[in-house]
Amino acid sequence: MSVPLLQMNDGRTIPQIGLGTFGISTEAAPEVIGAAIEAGYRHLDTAQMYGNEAGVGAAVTGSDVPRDEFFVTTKLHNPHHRRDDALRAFDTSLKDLGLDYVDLFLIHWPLPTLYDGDFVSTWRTLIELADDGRARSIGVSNFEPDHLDRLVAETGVVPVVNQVELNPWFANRQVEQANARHQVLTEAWAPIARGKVSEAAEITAIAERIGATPAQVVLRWHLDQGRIVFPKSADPQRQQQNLGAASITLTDADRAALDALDQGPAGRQGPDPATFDWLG
Ligand SMILES: NC(=O)C1=CN([C@@H]2O[C@H](COP(=O)(O)OP(=O)(O)OC[C@H]3O[C@@H](n4cnc5c(N)ncnc54)[C@H](OP(=O)(O)O)[C@@H]3O)[C@@H](O)[C@H]2O)C=CC1
Ligand SMILES: O=C(O)C(=O)[C@@H](O)[C@H](O)C(=O)CO
Repeated sequence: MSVPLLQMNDGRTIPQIGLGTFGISTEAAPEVIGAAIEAGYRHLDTAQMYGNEAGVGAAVTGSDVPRDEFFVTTKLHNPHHRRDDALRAFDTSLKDLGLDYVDLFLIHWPLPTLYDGDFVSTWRTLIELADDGRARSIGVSNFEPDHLDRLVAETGVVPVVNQVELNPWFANRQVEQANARHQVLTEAWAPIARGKVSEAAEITAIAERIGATPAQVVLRWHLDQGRIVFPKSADPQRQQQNLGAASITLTDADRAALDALDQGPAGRQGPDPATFDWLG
């Protein structure tokens, strides 16, 4: 199965479909992620917060696929925004992953109500990690337009991606527009709304008409709009189906039907980045 590569604003490329790993334990990871690698996944999304970097890394280093064919993302956990903490946490990530670099390192949450709202200093630490090459690319997650504007204005270094909640019920349009304005790629987390896609009549009708699964329909809707997706599945059959979204086709009317499901902020399933202050 061939997965498209997208070009990031630092010149590197990223596979447009990956595997989300939130909720996959370190113990389960080698088998679950091993099946995904077998199916063709090369892009893996983890985080310090998920407590599974050792398992994700073991799946990578234990496979027959060369390291440079993988694209591994991890994210800075919320208690570690201060420079020394962030550097230490990054070292621990590499050690746990068993890798000497990650392809992408993200600030997981901006935490505008903590650390005096100073996520710009945290970004400067990520810039150091990019400069020393151990984070090949750097980006952010859950950044609102004003957060992104501040980073760019105060450092001149533009994140390659902004990973945000985005699915048909929460289209997050203002954030996606801000990303586009800064040439930041949008990564959609909870891209299939944590399985809710299978229950929506508007989506199942399209899926039945074209002989696809509801998740494939929604993933194709994302891909058509240039987003990066990493649906999480621990099930080998669903992993394969999700990857198969790359080879189905939607009509303009199908995409419009999905666009019409947007409920604005009421459709959000996760926390609001403007107030999220969980340190873990
Ligand atoms: N930056 C951030 O703040 C956040 C990042 N993330 C990242 O995004 C990834 C994806 O988001 P996530 O919250 O996991 O939600 P998803 O939208 O990926 O949904 C995952 C759920 O859908 C089920 N599922 C998977 N495939 C199918 C299918 N084809 N049909 C029906 N159900 C399916 C899974 O069950 P099963 O495993 O049984 O298949 C699981 O319960 C995370 O794993 C994580 O890597 C997530 C949240 C926040
Ligand atoms: O999964 C993630 O990456 C998250 O950041 C979320 O789990 C988030 O921390 C959350 O939903 C907390 O309730």
